[in-house]
Order: sequence, then structure tokens, then C-alpha cells
Amino acid sequence: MTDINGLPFLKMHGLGNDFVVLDVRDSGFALTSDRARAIADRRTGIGCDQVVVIEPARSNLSDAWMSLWNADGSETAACGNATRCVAWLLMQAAGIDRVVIETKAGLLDAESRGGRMVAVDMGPARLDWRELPLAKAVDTLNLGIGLGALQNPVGVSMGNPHAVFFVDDVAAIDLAVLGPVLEHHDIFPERANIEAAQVLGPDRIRMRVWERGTGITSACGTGACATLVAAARRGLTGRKADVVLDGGALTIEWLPDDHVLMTGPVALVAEGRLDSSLLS
Ligand SMILES: N[C@H](CCC[C@H](N)C(=O)O)C(=O)O
Repeated sequence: MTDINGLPFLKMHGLGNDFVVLDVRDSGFALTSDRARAIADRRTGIGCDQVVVIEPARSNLSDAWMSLWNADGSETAACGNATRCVAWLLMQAAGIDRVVIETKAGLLDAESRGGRMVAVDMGPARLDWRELPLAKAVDTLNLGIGLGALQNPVGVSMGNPHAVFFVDDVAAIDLAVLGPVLEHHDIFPERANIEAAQVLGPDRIRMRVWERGTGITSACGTGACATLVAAARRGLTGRKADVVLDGGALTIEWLPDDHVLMTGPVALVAEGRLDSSLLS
């Protein structure tokens, strides 16, 4: 199916990181970069940070495939908040409390924690420069780049690239100015998500994020995972902490097997149908 007309969508968010969710398992509708941009436009489209597409499972290891598109039309392999939303939808529809979602970043195992709380094993933190990826061999614990108040981040991939900068006061960081420049730094051949993090205690971190391909968002699940791993690697926190974002807190734990467990809420705010004029 190529016609966007009448295609149902759900409007969801995780701590204000908002999504248009398309379940195309029956229609076969194919999203493109242009269509994603049109849907995500907050004036002429539905408006969202990412467009999330539920597709038929591609193996017997998962219940569904999920593809993810930023507001600028770029595709990303990982999105923690969207993963919780899709997992909740699938569990609600099937009356089950566990589901496996497959993405370009691998298999994601999700479980209901009751109500609208969902826990997701976001897979292993990738710490090698090649996995981020970076343009050259660099110790990911100290990338050695910087701009203004943001200096010397930790590089972590959760299937998507993150640069975590630790600062004394997150509120003083002009992320709208520094974020886009650092997102496009030459060391990141695929760009990067930019996090400014302030450690509040051994199990609490305040973080704000400039997302690759989207800009400042209220929350970023993979960014929260990357921030906890970065803090633990630097010895600033333990391996479990609440990461407090603009939209609320996620509980993140870096497990002994290097997988990262993310727990947080989901919200379903509306449903509707797309109109073909969206693409005009
Ligand atoms: N909001 C998402 C992250 C999107 C990452 C995307 N901006 C990228 O290009 O990697 C989350 O909850 O993890």
C-alpha cells in the first residue's frame, strides 16, 4: 500500500518525547524520509519528535519489527521512549505482559510493570569507537572534543550514537546553540545525540538532550541509558540511577551482562487518520 490517505495513526509519548505511531502490519504502507518529515511537521503535519512504524516480524524471535524516523526524515536504529510505547501497545492488544521487538539495533525484550509502566532491556551499551561510530580511533571515555561549556564527553552507543557531557549546572547550558554544532562535529560521521548531564548523587542524574535529527526533546530513553553508562564509567555514580529529564524521570540500570534496563511510563493521547493532503 502506498496511499497515505486514511492511514490510522496513534499519538503517543514517553515523558513528552512524542511520536506518531503507524501500525502497517496489515496495510504494508512504506514510510519514506519525505513522508516522515511531512508527518512530523508541527504546523502542516501531525507533529512529533519521531515517526514510529510497527511492521511484521522479520524472524520468529520477535513479535514485531519497529522502524524509527526523526523529524528531519533521518532514520535511527534506536529510540527508548518509542520502544516502551510500542511494547505497551503490543502487550495491551495481545493481553500479555512480555514482548520482543526487533529493530536495526537488535532484539529488545520488554515487560509490563503494571499500568502504563514498561521496562525494556535496551541491549548492550556499545563502547568501542567503531560502534558509535567515530571517525577515528579514540578512547570513548574521553572524546576530547568540546564547545563552550560542553567539553570532553563520553561516547556511548545504544544502537545510536550519544556524546554525554558532564557539567556543574545543566540549566546554564545553552543547548539550543551548542547542540546542533556538536551534533555535526566531524568526529561523528553519522552525527550524534548530545547530552548535558549533572550528577546530583550516586543514583540521580539530571540530563537535558539535543537529539540528532530532531533537536531538544523532553526526554530521550537511549540518551538516559547512555548517560547512566557514561557516569558509571567515569565513577560518578553506581550502575543504577534515576535520570531526571525535562519531562520526568527514567530508572536506568547497567546490568552485569552489559545490557541496559530502562523503566518508565508511556502515554496514549489520541488516534486519527492521515489525509493524502499531508503530502501535498
Ligand atoms: N528519543 C529517542 C532517541 C532518538 C534518537 C534519535 N534522535 C537518533 O537519531 O538517534 C529515545 O527515547 O531514545
